Amino acid sequence: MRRKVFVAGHRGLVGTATTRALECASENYVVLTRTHQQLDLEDRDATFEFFQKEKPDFVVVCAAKVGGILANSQLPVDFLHQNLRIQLNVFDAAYGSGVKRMIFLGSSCIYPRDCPQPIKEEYLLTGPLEATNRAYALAKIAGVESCRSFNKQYGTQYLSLMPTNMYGPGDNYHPEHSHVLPALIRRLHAAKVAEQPSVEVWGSGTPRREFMFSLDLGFAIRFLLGLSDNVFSTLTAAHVAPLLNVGVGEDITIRELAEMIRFTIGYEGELLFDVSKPDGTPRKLLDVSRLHNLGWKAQTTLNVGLHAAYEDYLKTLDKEKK
Ligand SMILES: NC(=O)C1=CN([C@@H]2O[C@H](COP(=O)(O)OP(=O)(O)OC[C@H]3O[C@@H](n4cnc5c(N)ncnc54)[C@H](OP(=O)(O)O)[C@@H]3O)[C@@H](O)[C@H]2O)C=CC1
Ligand SMILES: C[C@H]1O[C@H](OP(=O)(O)OP(=O)(O)OC[C@H]2O[C@@H](n3cnc4c(=O)[nH]c(N)nc43)[C@H](O)[C@@H]2O)[C@@H](O)[C@@H](O)C1=O
Repeated sequence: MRRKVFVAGHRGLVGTATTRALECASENYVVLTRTHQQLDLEDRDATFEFFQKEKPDFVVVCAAKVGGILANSQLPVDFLHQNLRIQLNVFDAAYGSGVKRMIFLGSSCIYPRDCPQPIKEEYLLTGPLEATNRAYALAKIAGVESCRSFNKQYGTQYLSLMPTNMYGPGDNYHPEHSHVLPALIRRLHAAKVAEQPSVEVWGSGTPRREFMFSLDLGFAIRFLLGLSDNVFSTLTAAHVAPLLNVGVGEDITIRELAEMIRFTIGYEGELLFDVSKPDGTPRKLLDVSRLHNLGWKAQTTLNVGLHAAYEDYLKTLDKEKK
């Protein structure tokens, strides 16, 4: 039987990848989508009406207010309230329309700031949060708690994935509000074209991050949705924390990332580190052994993924010119 899967936020980075992965298995899944304009998930009545009419079997919640370190520090109300509203509406409407299996996107940045490394799922809520994304983290932690509570009270199969920093086709290349990888692709490309002698990189360059290609996350989501009830329910049973880390298992410094991007783009100028900008969490490397034990591993190396991401950026520029 083909399952009807609502991918909320299908035009974003993770939603694009999830939709592509599910569409590669069209014998098993029919993908249901709505743009933000067609369905504002902050609108409770519209969200309920949509779920009652469409009655999806599965839901993947990729719709969220998302941004890099600066956007998170400058717009905490937006990150807290928009995400809480989307989550409350989607969880209630999904449960109300009989959705049994849901994948909610959490994030590695919602673990305590100074966690032991690599970060295991059980470290959630064991220490203070990183100040730059505290509001966003609290909204996401509420989403994780919604999964746990629905599973406990109603026997649903709602699972929170905890992905590491993502990048890939359809990324947000905003000069200030994006994440580091698309921001540096944009800035280094512009510097190459303008033959600038140097480029600014925020912070000290010493924080470590783990980067995963978005299509790998899309395939991880497809893998998880394809698990049997027996296996999936071990991840969402009433007595377990419904969390699963998704990452590549290796991290690099921001300086190393900037050097790799410089090489990918072919920019020969200097990198200047602006320490007046925040570093954020010093390190957030995920322990991905639970996911590996289920039988899934990321496939794309950072080097290969960076070339694909740069190609995507060049296509985005071409589209902007037309
Ligand atoms: N990017 C990353 O590095 C990571 C992301 N995640 C998580 O993955 C999920 C997806 O992130 P990502 O793909 O990067 O985010 P994007 O910003 O790329 O995409 C978010 C999508 O959600 C849509 N959206 C936002 N608000 C609403 C709304 N009220 N109603 C309907 N649609 C809405 C956006 O539409 P529009 O653009 O039209 O507003 C957009 O299509 C998030 O939960 C995020 O926390 C987790 C770890 C890392
Ligand atoms: C995915 C995750 O993303 C955010 O957390 P973050 O990992 O700190 O994300 P970031 O990609 O913005 O920065 C990573 C590092 O890189 C440095 N850095 C250098 N130069 C640029 C730069 O030009 N832009 C940005 N954004 N960062 C830069 C920057 O100073 C920092 O040290 C959270 O909001 C959180 O909510 C979340 O979900």
